[in-house]
Amino acid sequence: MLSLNDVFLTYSNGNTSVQALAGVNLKIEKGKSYAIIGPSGCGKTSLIFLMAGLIAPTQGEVFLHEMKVVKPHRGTALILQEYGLLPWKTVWENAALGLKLRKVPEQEIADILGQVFEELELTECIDRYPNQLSGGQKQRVALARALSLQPEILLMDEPLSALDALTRENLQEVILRLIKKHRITSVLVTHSIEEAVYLGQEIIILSARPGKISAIVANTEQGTEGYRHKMSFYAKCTEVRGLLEVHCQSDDRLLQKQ
Ligand SMILES: Nc1ncnc2c1ncn2[C@@H]1O[C@H](COP(=O)(O)OP(=O)(O)OP(=O)(O)O)[C@@H](O)[C@H]1O
Repeated sequence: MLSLNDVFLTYSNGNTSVQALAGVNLKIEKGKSYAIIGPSGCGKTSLIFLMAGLIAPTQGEVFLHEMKVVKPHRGTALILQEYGLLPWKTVWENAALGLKLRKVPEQEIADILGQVFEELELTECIDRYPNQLSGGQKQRVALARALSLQPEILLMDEPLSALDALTRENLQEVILRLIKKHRITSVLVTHSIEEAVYLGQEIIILSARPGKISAIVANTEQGTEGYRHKMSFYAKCTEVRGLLEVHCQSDDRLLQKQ
């Protein structure tokens, strides 16, 4: 459904240029969940921004349902690490932003948000401002805003990396439950091997910059009951770690034992 065909990306600023991606070919299939992992600066955010239609490739093409992606698409929602909440708006107003931009009637917004807030256990926070929320709650609001748009594809760029370990695991469960329930295709960028293995049915490993796909690891047990505590989960983490060590030796963050 979403495909990148021989995509190259170079950023040019005056006299300097940085080649971020070189020859990326990728197919994102409907209903599947993907995790992208690779060394710092290898082009992961660039790749997700290309999928979102926020930037254009220097060479090659991005297609969604066989239509060339040249701008953000209604069926795609993006969640970032920094939550993207407006500090002067309440939780409810922040979550409603996307729907208001689409001129959805007030009653419909209330119905949609009511349900999403219940799913995300945010109902008691609706009148608070972002500075009155924990990091985990802020990311739930960002998730509520994205889900309220009923996206086909949820793109996430390190959404949980600012959170403490337990909040992070808790939100991984929330994301897993919601993408399964709503059958959303998802693409997650992460620096955490465990998170990639927990949330990605396929784990895409990028090489050091300029980023190219080094390997795609099938993770067939992803999403099964209690996966985080199974031996097969640890074995898959070890497999991914081994591939990262081969392809991404320059990155200290990934080589630390997590
Ligand atoms: N607007 C820009 N202008 C110039 N160079 C850029 C720009 N945006 C990103 N880059 C460079 O392109 C490369 C890829 O950046 P990108 O943010 O996609 O990598 P990343 O894998 O997401 O990094 P990290 O893991 O550190 O978040 C990096 O070297 C970065 O410095």
